[in-house]
Amino acid sequence: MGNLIKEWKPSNGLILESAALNAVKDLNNSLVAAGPGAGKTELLAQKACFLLETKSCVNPSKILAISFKKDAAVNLKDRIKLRLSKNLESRFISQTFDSFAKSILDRFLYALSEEIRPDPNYEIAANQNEIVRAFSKCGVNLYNNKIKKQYIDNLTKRRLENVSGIYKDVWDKLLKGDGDIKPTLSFQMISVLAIHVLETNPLILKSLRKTYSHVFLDEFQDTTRVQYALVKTCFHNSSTSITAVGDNRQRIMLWAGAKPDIFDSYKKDFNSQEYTLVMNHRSAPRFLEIQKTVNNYLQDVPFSPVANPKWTEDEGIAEIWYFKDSITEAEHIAERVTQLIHQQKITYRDICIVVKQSVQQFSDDIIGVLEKVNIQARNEAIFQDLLKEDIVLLILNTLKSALDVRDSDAWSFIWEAKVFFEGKSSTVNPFVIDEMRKQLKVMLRHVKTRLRKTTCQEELTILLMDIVDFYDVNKIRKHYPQYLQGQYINKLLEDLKEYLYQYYVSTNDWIAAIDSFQGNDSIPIMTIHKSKGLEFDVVFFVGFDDNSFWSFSKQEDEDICTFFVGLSRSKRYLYFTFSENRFGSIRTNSKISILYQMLEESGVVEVKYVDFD
Ligand SMILES: Nc1ncnc2c1ncn2[C@@H]1O[C@H](COP(=O)(O)OP(=O)(O)OP(=O)(O)O)[C@@H](O)[C@H]1O
Repeated sequence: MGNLIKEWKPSNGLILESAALNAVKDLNNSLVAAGPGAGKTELLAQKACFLLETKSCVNPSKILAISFKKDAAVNLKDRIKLRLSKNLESRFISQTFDSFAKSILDRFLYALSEEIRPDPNYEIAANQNEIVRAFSKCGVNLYNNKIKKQYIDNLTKRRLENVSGIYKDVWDKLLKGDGDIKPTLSFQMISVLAIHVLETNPLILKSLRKTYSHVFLDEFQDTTRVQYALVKTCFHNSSTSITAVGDNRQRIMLWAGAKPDIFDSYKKDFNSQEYTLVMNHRSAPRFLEIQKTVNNYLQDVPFSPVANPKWTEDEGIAEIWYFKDSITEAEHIAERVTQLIHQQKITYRDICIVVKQSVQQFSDDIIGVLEKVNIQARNEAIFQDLLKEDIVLLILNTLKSALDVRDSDAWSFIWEAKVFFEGKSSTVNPFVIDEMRKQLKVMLRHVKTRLRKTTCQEELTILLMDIVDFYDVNKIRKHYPQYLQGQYINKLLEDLKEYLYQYYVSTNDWIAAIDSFQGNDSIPIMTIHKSKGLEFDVVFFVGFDDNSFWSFSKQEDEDICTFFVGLSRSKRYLYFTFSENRFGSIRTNSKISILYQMLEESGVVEVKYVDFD
C-alpha cells in the first residue's frame, strides 16, 4: 500500500497545488478552506480516487460524500464514475444531507419506540404551512415571520427526549397526523429523529461507522446546527475520517440556520488539520481582483487567489450597465446573448442569468424579449432538481433510447440500470444477458410505437407508468432508496409528465421535447442561491438594486457573501445590470452603494450608461 500511495497520481492528468495534494493524501480528519473555483469539489473527487485506488479505503468499507444540493451530489458521483472501475465506483456513495438523514430514518423507522415513530407514509414539509397549522391546532398562532421562525426553530433545538410542552404536542401531531393535519416532517425534524435512532441503538451506529471509513462534507460553511449534530453523532470519536471543504466567504445560509462558527467547532471537535488553497481554476484573472476586494470588506484575513496559468493576465470582461427602463435592459441582454452565442460560440448552458430574489419577477420580461430573437430562457428552479432524479434519468434515457437507437449513452444508461435492478451485475452467462437485452429491445419498440400515438397527457402518464412497471417499481425502490418511502416517486413522475408534455406540445417532436426539457437549448435563469457550486462562461447579474437586496441593512455580511457567490460563478464575462424603472416603479441603488464601491475599487469593472442622454 505504501508504494501505491507514493506512486498515486491525480486522475485526468490534473495538477494539484501542493496543499491540495497533501489534503488528498491526509488520512485523518481535515478541513480544506479555499475560495471559489479553487477546486474543492474536484479535490473531493480526486481524494475518492486516491482512497479507493490505493486501498486506503479498505474493501468493503465505503466513502460517503454529503453535499447540500442534489445536483452537487450527482455532479460528484458523475466525476467519480468517469474515473473509476465499476467495482470501485460502487463504493462511493454521494448523497445530500437531507437524503442521508432520511435514509437513516426510513431504514430504521422501527428502531424508534411507538410513541415517537412517524407514520410510515409521512410527507416531507414542502413549506412550513403544515407545521404552522399544527402549532395553530395546539393553540399557538404564528402570526408573523419572526415568531414563526422562532417557534419552528425551537421545534428542533432539543434532543427528542427533552422536548416538552407545546413543542411535544406539535411533534405528536406532525409525527402521526391529527384529523386534517397530515403526518409531515421537515428535514430538520428528520435529522433529529435520525440522531435519536443512532443514539439509542449502538449497533446501528456501529454498523454505520463500519460501513463508511471516510466521509466528505462539501460546502461545509453552510452546515446547520442540526446537521452538524447529526455528523457528530455519526462520526465523532470514531475511526471514520472526515474531509470537510468550504469557504466562509460563501456562507449564504445563515438565514436558514447555518452554524456561524462551524469551522472552529469542527477543528476543535474533530482535531482536524487545516489546508488552505490559493489557486482559482475557474475565473479569468481580472475577476480575481473583484474577489480580492470583496474579501477585504468581509474579513481581515487576506485573500490572494492565483489564476490558473491557462489564462492571460488581461482576460475577464466585467461591466455594470445602467438603463432607464427594464425593457431596454432586456433588449440589451438579448443583443449581447445573441452575440455571445453566434460570434463567441458560447453554448446556452454556459450562460446564466442570476437574480438575488425571485426569478419569477424578472423572468417574464427577459424570456419574452429573448424569445423575439429566437433565444429560449427559462426559470431553472423548477427543473434543476427534477433533472437529477434517478427515476427521471431512467425514464428520459428509456425514451431517448426508444426514439433513437444510435443514442449509445442512453442505451448504456438503461442497460446498466436493468442489469443492476435484476441483480446481474456480475453475470457472464450469455443466455441471461441475451434474454435481458431482448426484453429491453421489445420494450423500447413498444415505447416508440406508443409515443408516436400519444396525443394527450393521460396517454403519456400511462406510458410512463408502464415503463416503471417494466423495470419493476419494487426493484427501482430497492436500488434507489430515496424512493422507498411515501409518494415521492409518483410526484416526480407527475412533474416529469407535465413538463415533458408541455415541451412536446410546443415542439411536436419527442426528441426535441426531451432536449428542451433537459434545457440543452435554453439559458437558465436562477437565484444566486441556486447557482451555488455551479459555473458559467457568462453571468448576467440582473436587477442589481436596493429592491433585490431589500434586507441589506439588516444582514450586510450575508448579502455581501451572496454577492460574492454570484459574481464568482463566472469564468469570462460578468455583467451587472441596473434599471431605473422596473415593474412600474423607480429603483435605487444607494443602499447597496458599498457593493458598487467594491466593483469600482477592484479597478477592472467598466461602467456603461445605455440609453442615457
Ligand atoms: N487542479 C485543477 N486543475 C485544473 N482545473 C481544475 C483543477 N481543480 C478544479 N478545476 C476546475 O476548476 C473549476 C472549479 O472547480 P470546483 O468546482 O471543484 O471548485 P470549488 O472550489 O468547489 O468552487 P466553488 O466553491 O466556487 O463552488 C472546475 O471547472 C474544475 O473542473
